[in-house]
Amino acid sequence: MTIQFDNFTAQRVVDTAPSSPSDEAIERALRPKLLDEYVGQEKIRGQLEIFISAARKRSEALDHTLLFGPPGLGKTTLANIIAREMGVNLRQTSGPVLERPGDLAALLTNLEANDVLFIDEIHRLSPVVEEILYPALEDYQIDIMIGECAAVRSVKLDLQPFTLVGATTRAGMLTNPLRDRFGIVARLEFYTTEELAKIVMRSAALLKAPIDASGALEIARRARGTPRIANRLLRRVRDFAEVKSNGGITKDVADAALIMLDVDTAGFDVMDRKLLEAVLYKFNGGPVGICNLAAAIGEPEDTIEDILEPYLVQQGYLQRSPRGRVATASTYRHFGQSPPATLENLG
Ligand SMILES: Nc1ncnc2c1ncn2[C@@H]1O[C@H](COP(=O)(O)OP(=O)(O)OP(=O)(O)O)[C@@H](O)[C@H]1O
Ligand SMILES: [Mg+2]
Repeated sequence: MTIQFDNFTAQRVVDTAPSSPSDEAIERALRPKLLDEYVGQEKIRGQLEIFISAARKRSEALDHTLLFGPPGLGKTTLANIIAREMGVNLRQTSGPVLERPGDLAALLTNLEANDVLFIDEIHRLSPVVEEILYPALEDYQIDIMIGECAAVRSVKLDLQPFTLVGATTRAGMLTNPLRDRFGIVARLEFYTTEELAKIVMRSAALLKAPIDASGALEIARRARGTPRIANRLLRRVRDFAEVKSNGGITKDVADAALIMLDVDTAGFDVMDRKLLEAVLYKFNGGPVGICNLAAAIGEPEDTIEDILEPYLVQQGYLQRSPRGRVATASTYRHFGQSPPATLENLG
């Protein structure tokens, strides 16, 4: 996502999406490759460890796995880890790329036994492509049409057993028949500050950036619970440290860099503050419907729902109610206001 300023375009430093090709290259380099290196998400990791070792013992494909959660929490990373731990190939594609049933059929028929097919943004599969997927997932078979006009007939093709790993930021947008076909459904959670600090320390070592524990903690605290942001902040702070101090990242250096980057003490940037301030000041604390909120801050509704809101809601700075978005007591306090008496009692 880019933010439009008056006369230049800047990347949002706490953006959850990877931005430039160089960003992506660094992401790949920092990506953990084995389950043991994957920090946090204890529950998912524990489950996968068992399921993967059981599947390997039986020389079977792992059950189809759905990974869902906000951007940057490690879905693609986990898909890669699954393939590696299973000792199989990973074929990667995404919902919007698979336009025609033939695109998916070609991928499926080329899979080797127990391979992983990773479909990112699986909620954006077109219905005709999804139809092909059902029998493939259930019976490792696909029905394809061959011939023309009156001579057209359907032929069943057998596939090798495989694992579909689907990733989505929106589990709610999956159709029921598709969701029901996943044996393992894993919801990724935002990371704790301690987990993010571990990730920052690991990434700093890979980048050969000198850092101390307090510096890592300061970056972690302001990374919106998201490894991708933690890694990006680390790189920006490292630049700052190299230019403004002796290169070492301490708490003070991290703090000064993050202030310069306009990331506040809660990890909120201009966009987060714009949203919260709109709820507070333009809509009097809410409730305000998503549609009005989107118009007020000039961002699409899905950006608000997928990228901005989840962390704010999880941190208790925004509530979703049937009548719309509502500010909480924490929101008022964050902006130096005293909360209205009705909210005060709720904390
Ligand atoms: N558990 C983790 N431990 C260490 N690093 C992680 C972890 N999860 C993610 N990362 C880091 O965060 C970066 C982003 O992760 P990833 O690309 O897997 O996110 P994603 O959930 O696929 O995001 P998107 O929804 O945008 O596709 C990776 O490059 C990786 O370095
Ligand atoms: Mg991804």
